[in-house]
Amino acid sequence: MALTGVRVIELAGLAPAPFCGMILADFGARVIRVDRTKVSMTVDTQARGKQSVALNLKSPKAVAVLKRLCVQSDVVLEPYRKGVMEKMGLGPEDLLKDNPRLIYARLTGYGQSGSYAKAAGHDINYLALSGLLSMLGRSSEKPYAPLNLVADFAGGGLMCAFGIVLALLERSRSGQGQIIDASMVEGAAYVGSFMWKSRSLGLWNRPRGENMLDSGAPFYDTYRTSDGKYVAVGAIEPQFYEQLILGLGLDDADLPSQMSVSDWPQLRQTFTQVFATKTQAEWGRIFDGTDACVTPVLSLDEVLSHPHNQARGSFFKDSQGEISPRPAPVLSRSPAEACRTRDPFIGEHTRTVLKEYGFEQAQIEQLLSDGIIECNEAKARL
Ligand SMILES: C[C@H](CCC[C@H](C)C(=O)SCCNC(=O)CCNC(=O)[C@H](O)C(C)(C)COP(=O)(O)OP(=O)(O)OC[C@H]1O[C@@H](n2cnc3c(N)ncnc32)[C@H](O)[C@@H]1OP(=O)(O)O)[C@H]1CC[C@H]2[C@@H]3[C@H](O)C[C@@H]4C[C@H](O)CC[C@]4(C)[C@H]3C[C@H](O)[C@]12C
Repeated sequence: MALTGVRVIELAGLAPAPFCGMILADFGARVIRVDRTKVSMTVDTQARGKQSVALNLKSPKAVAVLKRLCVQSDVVLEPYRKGVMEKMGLGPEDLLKDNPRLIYARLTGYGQSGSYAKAAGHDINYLALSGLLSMLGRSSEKPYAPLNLVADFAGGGLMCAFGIVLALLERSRSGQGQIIDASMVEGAAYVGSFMWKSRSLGLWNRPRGENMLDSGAPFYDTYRTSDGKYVAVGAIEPQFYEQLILGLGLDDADLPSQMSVSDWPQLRQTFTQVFATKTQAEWGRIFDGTDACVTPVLSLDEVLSHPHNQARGSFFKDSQGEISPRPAPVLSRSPAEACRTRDPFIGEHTRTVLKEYGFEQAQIEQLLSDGIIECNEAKARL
């Protein structure tokens, strides 16, 4: 796989960093997650393919252990607010001194500088500061965050993984590591560059929820079907819109013009009434195979059995019977291979990893008895 041989130390975080680590593991990297000790359960639900080492980093001896792991690794990924790693003696200066080839990825909400750098926050806060949240929401409703997708994952974990791969590529020429300052505010905004760069097209010059792509246009929206499900309509171009009208059994001559914005509410009402007359499956039989840009709104469970997704293997069930999207994108010669066995227990691989990284048995036992590390391989055998 593309990242085979790359060794990553992921410090356990909440959601963005675990997603970044999962991406790297899916594409072949060896990802060792450093967990806290005395923690009963992990919140990392994106842990497939990772190993877990449990270290009490409040102890200088554990900091020394982590430093040794980082000397022999390519990437360290830290999910804490600004200054936390430095406080533990694990800042970039500490680690890059011992390993100048190390790629030090810092995934935060607000970045390593600025007045918010040390503030707590979550996806919605970063999305708000990015400017994008102000554009999300239906007309006359308050802005809403689309799950924690945009800042945590698109602008956070994924953007950080992108930065790590860029730094790995650059290191192949320079031989040097570097620091990645991945701010979720900036990552989210960068993902949303189109919103700024398309303003000249007049795409966003109306209030929130009244523009073509923000639920204002009736031909770019969702509609409830007679069985209580929904379909998504994205018939933007006139030639596709024409097929939508045909499929709905309407006559274009009886309708206002597609781009007559003042008539959009009336057009939406007409579409709402017509879509409510048939089930989602019935509309699928009418629109599948056409360019009307109409698709079923599938649930997280329904995606697995949809013929298109099935034909591509876009989703899979792991050994625990859990559905997951397959890694994207698909590389023709070195595709990702998502691990399908269970996630690691906290500390399951502490002993194995420390042995591999050169710690003697006696050292490991001493660290264990001093409470510096936790070894839970036994749990894995239960
Ligand atoms: C995980 C579910 C989904 C969450 C998504 C949510 C919407 C997000 O946006 S996540 C993104 C959060 N932001 C960032 O990641 C940006 C960068 N990080 C930060 O800004 C901060 O880390 C922080 C604000 C996220 C958290 O701040 P905090 O003060 O807690 O920590 P830091 O300042 O960063 O310092 C870290 C400290 O930890 C020490 N440390 C680190 N490693 C070790 C170690 N190995 N050993 C010892 N010590 C270690 C380090 O030294 C620092 O210590 P100091 O502070 O002393 O310096 C979640 C959605 C719902 C959640 C569940 C719900 O809330 C109920 C339960 C609540 C319960 O309290 C926890 C379990 C829950 C089940 C909870 C679980 C999950 O959080 C959820 C499922």
